[in-house]
Amino acid sequence: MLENGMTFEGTGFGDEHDVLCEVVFNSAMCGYTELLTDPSYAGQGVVMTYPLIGNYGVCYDDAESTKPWLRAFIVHSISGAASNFRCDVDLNTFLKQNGIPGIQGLDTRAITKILRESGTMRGMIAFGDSFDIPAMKKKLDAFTLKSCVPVVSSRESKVYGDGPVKIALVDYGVKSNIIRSLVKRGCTVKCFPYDASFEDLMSFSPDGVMLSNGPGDPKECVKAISELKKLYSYGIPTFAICLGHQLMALSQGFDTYKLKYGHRGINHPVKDLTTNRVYITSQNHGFVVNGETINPSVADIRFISMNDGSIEGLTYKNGKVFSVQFHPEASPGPLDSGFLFDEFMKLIGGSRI
Ligand SMILES: NC(=O)CC[C@H](N)C(=O)O
Repeated sequence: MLENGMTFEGTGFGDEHDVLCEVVFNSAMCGYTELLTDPSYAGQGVVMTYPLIGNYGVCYDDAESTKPWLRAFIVHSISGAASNFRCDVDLNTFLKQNGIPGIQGLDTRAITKILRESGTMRGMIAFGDSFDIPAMKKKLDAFTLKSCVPVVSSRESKVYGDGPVKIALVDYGVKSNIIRSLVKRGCTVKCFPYDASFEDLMSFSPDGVMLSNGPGDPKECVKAISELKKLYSYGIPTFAICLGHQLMALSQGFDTYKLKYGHRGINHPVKDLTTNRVYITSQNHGFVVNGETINPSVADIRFISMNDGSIEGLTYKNGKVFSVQFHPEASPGPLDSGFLFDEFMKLIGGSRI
């Protein structure tokens, strides 16, 4: 059931239990393992526009975190066969083991058209043979999605890699490939929880700071925003991705707003205004920085979406901070914008490539 009262019937899979969620769509044709384990989907029910999902099973090495975080998986049809030599487990079993419900047999492209028309909606998935529709609607109307950042951010201060460049990473719900991308470039990455203070980060004496992706409305991360204000004034090389990008913008007094239906897919074109080159990027965001609120004496717009002109990246005037709304770490998606990690290394002055 969508919050506008429309209902759709399908067949359950995974761990069948009733859930309330925010319903969003993703247009990727592959990469569902990375998507399922991307912590930024916490609280959301993800509708896949591509009709066949699960045909290559789930390979644990492809996971972007320790488990799937989304609230429900909504597909047209889940493959009965998991055909890949790397496959560890089939998709249905993977979701079952991790407590995530799924529904298949829906016209997910029709649902996507509805979401594009009405905007992102809340939804409820219920399992059974008969349904109390008014009771479901009541539950759905009463539901609000609270920030999942505290849930997905790790409290363990893990360290990855042993390279010479020290990076303090703030984990708002980090995807593993951000960490891998840094380790590969000669970094030692220490992870800090979402509510780490500026002083906590500096106690590691980092050469640079990485601000991760993460779920939900950036404005709910009040503490992070005030800590980033201090970080910006201090002026240490900082690279921010997605939620991190939004939080840095908020810390400088810029505003964010919710897009009608978000950007979720692996073929989103963005233009680099400094070179006029267009990159095909991986994206997963519902919120965006409001271009009209950017103070030109604080930051320049570097990247814009070729689909709707929205802000996709900023370069800050202190010469130390840059940020992107899209995912240079890909996983899933094209590696076109991976060079931004090299730019970060250059900014630090510690490139070991
Ligand atoms: N992938 C992300 O970091 C998403 C950022 C934020 N939760 C949004 O939806 O816009």
